[in-house]
Amino acid sequence: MVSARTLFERAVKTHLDAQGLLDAVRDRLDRLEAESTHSAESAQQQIALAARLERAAAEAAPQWLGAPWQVVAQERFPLEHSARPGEPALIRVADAQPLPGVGFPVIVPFTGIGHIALDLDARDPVVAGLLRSIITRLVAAFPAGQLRILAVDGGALGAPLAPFHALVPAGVMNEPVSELDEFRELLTEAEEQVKQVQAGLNPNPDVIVIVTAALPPNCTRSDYARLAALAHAGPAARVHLLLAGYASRSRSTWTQLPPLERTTMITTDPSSRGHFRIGDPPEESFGGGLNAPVTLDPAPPPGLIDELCRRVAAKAESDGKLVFDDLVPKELWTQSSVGGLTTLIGRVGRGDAVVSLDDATPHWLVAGRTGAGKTVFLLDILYGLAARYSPDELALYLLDFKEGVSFSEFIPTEVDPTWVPHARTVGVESDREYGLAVLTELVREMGRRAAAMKKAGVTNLAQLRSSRPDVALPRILTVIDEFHVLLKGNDDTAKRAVGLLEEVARKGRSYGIHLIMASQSISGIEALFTKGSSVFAQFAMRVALSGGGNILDTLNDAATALPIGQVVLNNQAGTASANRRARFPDADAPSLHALRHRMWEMRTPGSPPPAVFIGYAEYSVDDAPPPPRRSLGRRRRVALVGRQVDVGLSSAAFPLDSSPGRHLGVIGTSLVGADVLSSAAISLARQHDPGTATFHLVSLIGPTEDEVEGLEARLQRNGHEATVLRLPEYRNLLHHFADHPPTDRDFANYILVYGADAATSTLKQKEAGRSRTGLDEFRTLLREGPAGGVHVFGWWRGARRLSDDLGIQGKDDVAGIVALNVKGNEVGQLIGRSHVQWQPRHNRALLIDRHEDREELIVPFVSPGRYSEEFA
Ligand SMILES: Nc1ncnc2c1ncn2[C@@H]1O[C@H](COP(=O)(O)OP(=O)(O)OP(=O)(O)O)[C@@H](O)[C@H]1O
Repeated sequence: MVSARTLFERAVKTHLDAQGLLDAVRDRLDRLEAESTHSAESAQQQIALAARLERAAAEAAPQWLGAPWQVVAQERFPLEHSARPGEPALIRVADAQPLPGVGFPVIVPFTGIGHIALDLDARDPVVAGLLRSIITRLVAAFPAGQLRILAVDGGALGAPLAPFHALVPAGVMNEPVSELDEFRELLTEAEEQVKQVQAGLNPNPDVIVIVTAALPPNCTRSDYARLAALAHAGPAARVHLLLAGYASRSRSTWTQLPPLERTTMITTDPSSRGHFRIGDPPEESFGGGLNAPVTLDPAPPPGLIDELCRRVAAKAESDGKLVFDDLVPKELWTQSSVGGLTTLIGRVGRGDAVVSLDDATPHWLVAGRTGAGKTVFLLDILYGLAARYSPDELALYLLDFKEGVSFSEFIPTEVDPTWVPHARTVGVESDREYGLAVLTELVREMGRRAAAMKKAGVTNLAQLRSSRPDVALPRILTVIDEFHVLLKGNDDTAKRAVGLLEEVARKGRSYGIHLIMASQSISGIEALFTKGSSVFAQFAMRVALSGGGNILDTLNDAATALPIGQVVLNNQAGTASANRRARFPDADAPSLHALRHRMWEMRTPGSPPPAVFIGYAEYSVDDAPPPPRRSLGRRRRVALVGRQVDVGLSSAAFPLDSSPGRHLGVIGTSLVGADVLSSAAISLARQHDPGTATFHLVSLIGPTEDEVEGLEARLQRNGHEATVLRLPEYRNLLHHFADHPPTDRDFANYILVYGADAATSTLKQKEAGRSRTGLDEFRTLLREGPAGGVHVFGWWRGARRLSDDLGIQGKDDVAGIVALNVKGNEVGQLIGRSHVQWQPRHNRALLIDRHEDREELIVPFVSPGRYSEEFA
């Protein structure tokens, strides 16, 4: 390949040749005039000189770069052939015709070397023609996708650049901007490339050419200074200027424009109308430019521009197309996460867009308006990481607060039982409390890792990993999508969330725990900023999709109008100079499916699927995981009533022991109350050998009769004693226990009362021959029963009804409460507390254990189809 230096020298020599030949032509002309003869010999010499100049120009500016348009039209030169990014190129700009019949092309150094500027703007049709000519030559000469034209038309009303419109959708050229602030944005974009290259961050950038048909009116001294700075530093970063209208405006308060370095100036020739003068090329002086007036190169024929633009646009689009598989390494799970996590997200220019979660950028903020491609971006990142790191190196906690399917690609479903083996916990349409649970779990894990480091006498994760090669210590990446839901409002949940986030964000990096928080909502980002500005500051890495500019600096508007599939990556908390504009591919379903299956096949046999929390899912006691160990004890049985909203969704349990009041009251009109009682019974039955418990199933209301009878049959099938009782038998049962208080704790009596409030008026009545009412006996049983193995599970359809049944003296005698559709203040009155955080919601309940001073949000167990029945 010809070196840049050689080419440049050759170009300069061509110029010098031209100058020399011009002088020779002049000499010859003088002599011919003196001799007053026009010999055939002199005509031939002139033709020979012109031919030599043509040849020299054709070598220095070959094919598209330098051939006259009629030759281009005939020859059909190949595209993308004559220029390479980073290599110097000369380009034809004019024809000099010092004598009639003696002309030569004027070529000047441009890309790879310097710039071109004209004093007239493109309102002059001759200048417009030259701009079109130069743009056409560039677009045809450079490989597709490696040249970008930043077009400005601050006064020529769009016409000069209009023929190139087909290049806009392909990303080769922007829609020409006309306003001053838009022009400044383009300058910023070019300046960013210069900074990136200078910082060594982009060794192989695209060629950028800023083309102005006219500068916007009211450009200030500082705008011109920016152009001058680009003229100085641009070429080394492949940034070039093609400026029409670079002349001082007479009415301006300042007249002297800053000189543009490395620029060939083309100015109007005051002495010859319609002609121009070509100044000295960069870094060479011929003593005031080319010593001949020139005619500017005309625009190519319109058909040629159209066809070229169509072909180039199609090529740029197909070459630039990224697919998901481009992000996936050939071999999976080969990387170590000791130093951090790194993956490929797409392309910056033609280079790879590589992103990391490491000490420098441990946490990320991602923002973009809805539909901007945030879900796809997160899938690209997560699958890209999962493909590089094994589950021993990377664990994923995924949390999504919105209605949608963002993370369903990670969990087993009915149609596809595979999962991504890195996923430990996945929350879909999560509750805010589930968010707190995940953050709490992260804080606990940090505590465990801190303790392990202390024990091993090491100070960082890498050392801990090498001191304990037997233990997997993966980096944990937690992704919280639509995090603003977690922070909304000013309640306890929001406050706790900010506190936990602060802790994880501050300390996570030391323990290999990373956060990616994503939001589409400006108010969410603002909430984070105002409620936890110190949290915000921990997120050095900002990823802005279209409309997500609010996570960048206020003056950084790079994300205002990004197309789908592009992001601004900024690893310096949004400072404009750190913007990297990257393209990322769509995460198409077949590719995700194929990769998930590959990874699933590679998982350690027997490794568990992720703990999945699906906000809208119904859970049944039949699939209940074991209760948390803390609730079990020697001789303590537990009634399971639902799932806790925690990581792993453990069973929500109410432990039974001999203390007075170990009973459970379910309150609310919802029929879920019946299901909670049945679930308690079924779970207790599992903990008893046949013959060690009796289930008294008191059925007092119509709608749940069938369910109670079904439960009776089921318990009996499992070998337990179970009987359905109606009101009179229930009253007799109370008499029985009043007369024969049970004393054998090893034999349990469970009394389940469906619609307990329906018995109140009957139980209140005095009966002949009995000194106490049924209600009195009931109250005594609540107090004394647990010591003899009797526990009551009642479903009251209102909080007041339960408190009436308990009476003032016995108000504490039901220690467990499951609140369904009752208001928080009613629950508060029942348990004697002014402040209970409870808003009734679908598919949720509040479990209170007054003895253990515990309140937890649960998903109550229901019988299948319960909710569709309720809404029918
Ligand atoms: N890089 C890309 N290339 C092509 N299409 C894309 C790309 N990224 C996203 N899309 C398409 O854009 C649409 C919106 O993407 P996505 O669902 O990721 O948006 P979102 O920001 O998560 O939206 P929402 O918040 O409303 O769910 C989808 O149809 C997706 O296929």
